[in-house]
Amino acid sequence: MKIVMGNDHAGVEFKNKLMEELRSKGYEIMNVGTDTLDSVDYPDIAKKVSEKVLNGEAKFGILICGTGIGISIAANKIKGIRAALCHNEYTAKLSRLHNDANIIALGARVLGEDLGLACVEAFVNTEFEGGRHAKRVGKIEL
Ligand SMILES: O=C(CO)[C@H](O)[C@H](O)[C@H](O)COP(=O)(O)O
Repeated sequence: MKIVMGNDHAGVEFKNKLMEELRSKGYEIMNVGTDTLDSVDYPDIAKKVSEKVLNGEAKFGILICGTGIGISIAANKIKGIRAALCHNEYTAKLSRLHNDANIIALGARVLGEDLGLACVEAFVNTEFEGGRHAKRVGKIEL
């Protein structure tokens, strides 16, 4: 499965750990985030990841900033993106089941790396349930 990851300066270490774990599990990871601690602006990263999800280069996106808040707000301004800010496996799973989220956003200053990985695995391994949720997701479209 192809996944695109992006992060600002607050998420470099968190991204690296997650990327290493995901690659070791066989996921194909594209990294479009920053790799240094020099300050960058999360909306630019949200845009890069969103473009790769929307053009089909990746099935899902992972966005990481300090809290996950700014980067998820930015991504959700882009048509076709449903970015879910998740803090545990339950919200990660439900964001796929009910909301058909195509990007998971995580806070590197909020979550431990193990919990971050558990969230990502719950996210990418859950299918959208459709049914009543499809009508609701349709009403979200920008
Ligand atoms: O946008 C955010 C908060 O909603 C992210 O957590 C950013 O990573 C954070 O604002 C960056 O803060 P910094 O003081 O510039 O490192």
